Amino acid sequence: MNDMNSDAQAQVAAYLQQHETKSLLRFITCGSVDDGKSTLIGRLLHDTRLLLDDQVAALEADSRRHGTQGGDIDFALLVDGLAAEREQGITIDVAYRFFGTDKRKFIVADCPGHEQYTRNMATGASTADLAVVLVDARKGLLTQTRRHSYIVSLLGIRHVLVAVNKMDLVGYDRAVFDDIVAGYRELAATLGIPHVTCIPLSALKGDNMLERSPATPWYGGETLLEHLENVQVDRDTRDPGFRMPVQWVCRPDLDFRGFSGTVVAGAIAPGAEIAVLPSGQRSRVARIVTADGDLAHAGVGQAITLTLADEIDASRGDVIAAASSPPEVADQFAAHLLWLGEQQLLPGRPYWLKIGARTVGATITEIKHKVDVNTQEELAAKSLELNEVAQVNLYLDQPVPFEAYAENRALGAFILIDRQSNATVAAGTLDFALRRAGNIHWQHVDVDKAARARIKHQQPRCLWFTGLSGSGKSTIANLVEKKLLAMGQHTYLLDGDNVRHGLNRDLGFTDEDRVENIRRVAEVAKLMVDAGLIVLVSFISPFRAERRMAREMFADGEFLEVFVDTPLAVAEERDVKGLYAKARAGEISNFTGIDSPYERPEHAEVVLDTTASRPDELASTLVRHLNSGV
Ligand SMILES: Nc1ncnc2c1ncn2[C@@H]1O[C@H](COP(=O)(O)OS(=O)(=O)O)[C@@H](OP(=O)(O)O)[C@H]1O
Ligand SMILES: Nc1ncnc2c1ncn2[C@@H]1O[C@H](COP(=O)(O)OP(=O)(O)O)[C@@H](O)[C@H]1O
Repeated sequence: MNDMNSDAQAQVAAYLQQHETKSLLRFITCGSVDDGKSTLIGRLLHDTRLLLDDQVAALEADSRRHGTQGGDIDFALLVDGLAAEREQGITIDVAYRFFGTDKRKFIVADCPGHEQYTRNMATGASTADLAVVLVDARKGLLTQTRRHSYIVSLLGIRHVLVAVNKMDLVGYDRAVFDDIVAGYRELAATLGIPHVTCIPLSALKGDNMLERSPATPWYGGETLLEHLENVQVDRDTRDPGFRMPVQWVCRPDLDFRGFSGTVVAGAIAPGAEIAVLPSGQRSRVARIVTADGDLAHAGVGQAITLTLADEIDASRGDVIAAASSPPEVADQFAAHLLWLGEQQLLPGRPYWLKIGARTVGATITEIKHKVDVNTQEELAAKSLELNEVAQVNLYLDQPVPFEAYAENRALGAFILIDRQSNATVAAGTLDFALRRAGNIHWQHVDVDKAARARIKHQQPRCLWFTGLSGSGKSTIANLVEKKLLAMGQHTYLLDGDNVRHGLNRDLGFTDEDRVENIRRVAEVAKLMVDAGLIVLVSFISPFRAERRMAREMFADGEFLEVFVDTPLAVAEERDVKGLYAKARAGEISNFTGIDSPYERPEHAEVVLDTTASRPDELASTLVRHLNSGV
């Protein structure tokens, strides 16, 4: 969620510098496609007269060409920048805009209202102090209003301004406004949003935007701009102490080693005692270096380079923190997730997790429940679909310094990234560490894999057979094991059908169960390889992600993916167990190749074409491959 691109970051920095002395309000706008959000921002920008003259001229020309407001200026065009978006009539990305008045400066993240663009909203919301939630007076509170408000509360925004827009279209009817206010206050109470202000307005006509409107004499509150200028946001009340995630280690020559990053909490001065996490090494700050010379102190939002009194190892992603109050370090968490992937979330599947400047491997170990964003009801779930929100348990492959999101957004927000496509598939917030991690330690054992392998006179391996049902995995694996046994080798064959009778008898054939099936058998295979055996695993293992997970559990060269390549038509023709016929007849569902996918391997070490050679020949090919020491 801290994913502002560097262009945007540079713009923000330049803007902040310009208006350094004024207080800053960061806010987001959320609303449905037609609520008039773009018009509202456009008018704010225009009426605060900070638009450049040539921008106004261009806008007037554009309004005549594309506008929907007759000859008048179409303020939405100011915001809906791109032609493609105009054609769709929706804004599709977060746009950061800057404006100011005599009293305050503002950064507004304009978040699109379309269903599938919740991700952008989460991006904008993660740095905002206040959310402007637009409600169309004619429509009242919509599913979208509830969803956005839920995300607003999830991301820790404590101030909501409910802009009840298009009051002109309901005759400035006070009863309509009061109804919406009552409904929203109820919603805010269930979500725990403490500060709610509701304003009746017409962004198009300008009512209650900058000046009190004569059309709403019954409304005695602030105008939109007054509220934005005056609201006191209660951010930064808790100071957890100094924190700076290391963005990069600056080492121009042997004499200088600096750690660069942006201060996300607290303040720092030369001489201050710091700890580097996760290692926990301590030192003192020697200098605070910037492009404009050394500083005597630095605070939140400043980009600095620290040099330390001692030679200490810190790398990108580490956190430098006040030694007296360092953040916790953990590898298991309770967290909230907003799922943004087109493909569903599957517990047990490995993802990348990016927190601050650090990227580590992560799996969701359990979905505690998902949340119906309309009712806040907690529902049981085995997987998550696009835009669903859930409370989950999370396991990382290495400990990271963190803080609960509620305490410190910078060290408590993360994103999940798909390992194959590198797409962002979730935005999340850390709630707390699960203590288990600290209490379970690796037990040291003296007899190791090498020793066990030595007395068996063999190199332990995992031969991972993958392919459709009926492709020939079991037949070939069985022959290979016999050949190895005859050569005096110590083996074990783990076959899907057999393991599913015991260890995995609780699992079926849904995607999530198959992920868990493969995770468990990969763990068992790993133990057996550790015991010094040559393990043959014969499972359909239809997904690339889990085969890759299995591969990554083994040392280099230990894992061999063996693709038993048989076209679906051939496997179906064989139909050894009569299962294809049943699947075609609709008696079995989720059958691989029929109504459940099989993702062909792309980098298998060995490919066995069962339409070209007999089982025995294929088994010999594989044994030869093994013995060739590849
Ligand atoms: N719906 C469905 N889809 C696929 N396979 C099914 C299904 N239902 C039962 N079977 C039988 O289960 C065997 C596959 O189990 P696996 O553990 O290898 O499957 S998976 O790796 O979890 O996908 C598979 O065995 P093989 O034919 O040896 O592959 C089938 O006999
Ligand atoms: N070249 C071949 N390699 C492997 N199996 C073959 C081949 N040609 C025919 N078959 C037949 O295909 C069937 C494969 O079944 P099986 O080994 O149980 O597959 P899987 O374990 O992949 O489900 C067996 O009946 C086997 O005799």
